[in-house]
Amino acid sequence: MISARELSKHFRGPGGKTVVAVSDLTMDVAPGSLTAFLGPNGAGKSTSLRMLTTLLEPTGGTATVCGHDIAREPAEVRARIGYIGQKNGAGQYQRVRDELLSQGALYGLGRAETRRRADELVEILGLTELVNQPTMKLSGGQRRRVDIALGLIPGPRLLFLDEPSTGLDPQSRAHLWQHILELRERYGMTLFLTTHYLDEADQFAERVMVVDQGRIIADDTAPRLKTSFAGDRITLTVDGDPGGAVAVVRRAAADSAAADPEPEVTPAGAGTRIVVGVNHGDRVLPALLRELDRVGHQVLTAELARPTLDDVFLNLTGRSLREENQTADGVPTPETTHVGAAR
Ligand SMILES: Nc1ncnc2c1ncn2[C@@H]1O[C@H](COP(=O)(O)OP(=O)(O)OP(=O)(O)O)[C@@H](O)[C@H]1O
Repeated sequence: MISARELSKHFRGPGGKTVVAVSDLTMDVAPGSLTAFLGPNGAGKSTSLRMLTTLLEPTGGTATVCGHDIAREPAEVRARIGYIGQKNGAGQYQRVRDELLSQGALYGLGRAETRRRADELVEILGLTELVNQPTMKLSGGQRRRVDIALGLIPGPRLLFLDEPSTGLDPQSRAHLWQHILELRERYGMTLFLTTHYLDEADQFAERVMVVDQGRIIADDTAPRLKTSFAGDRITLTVDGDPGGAVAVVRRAAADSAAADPEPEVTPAGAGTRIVVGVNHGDRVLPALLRELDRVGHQVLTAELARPTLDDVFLNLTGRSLREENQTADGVPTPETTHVGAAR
């Protein structure tokens, strides 16, 4: 559906300096998939999307989208895709329904076909009560849904969404996602979206491409990224002399092929806290507790933390994506609440 080879984009920045917004973007995206482009502000996500949607000419490299070359056949590409940018596309004064009908006319759809499609989208996107409202009177979440309906009027096979839920409150975000997933189910569309919300990428995308400073630095399913780039973490507090317990923990971590099996040992109240990174913590922890019990160490508390996509980003870049977003937006990203969730 998308095939990009060494796509790059350079801009002239302040003082004539070259800004490398995207560097050597190479990827293949399968039909029907939901891919998230995850990265901090300024990572190059929007620029990549704007090149793939033919809105921006690449500095180098090639790409085909829906089987057509973005540079040589932009009209063919545009006829097959939908693109929902960061800024609201919906006008201010038109009513929602008129806006949708104008969009159909713009794409050359017949009146009957446009009406059928508008009615269907209004229903799926929960806009029925709002069709006679001018878009300027809608909330942020409602406007975003109108934007999505506008993007879907021509019936694209591939939909690009640039940060669909940025700026929405958690409830509106959840609502929007419910609609996006329903649309996908109904039309079997391929979805390619950018986000800097870790939880969205983790929960909804089948494939997560982590982008930083214009490059893809990791590309896999969220569970595999977490296993490959950030292990589980076990925290125990033990009573009495911790020497023997630390040795048992070190051995268990080494047996799990942990990248760093050396435990961190710190005093914790009357006991000692032992923290270690392991692989397959769900299996290691019970065996570890049994072994500590067998050799006579009293464990006061035990905790297993599964990694988040933020841990992945931290391990890959040495920086926290959550903190980066907080600095850039002034708004903290929501907590990652779906860590290790089964899919
Ligand atoms: N028209 C432009 N002229 C100069 N520099 C630009 C232009 N557009 C983007 N950039 C720069 O390119 C880099 C990538 O920007 P881009 O908007 O693609 O990032 P992003 O990952 O989408 O960020 P955000 O999450 O904030 O939307 C940034 O350093 C940005 O300042």
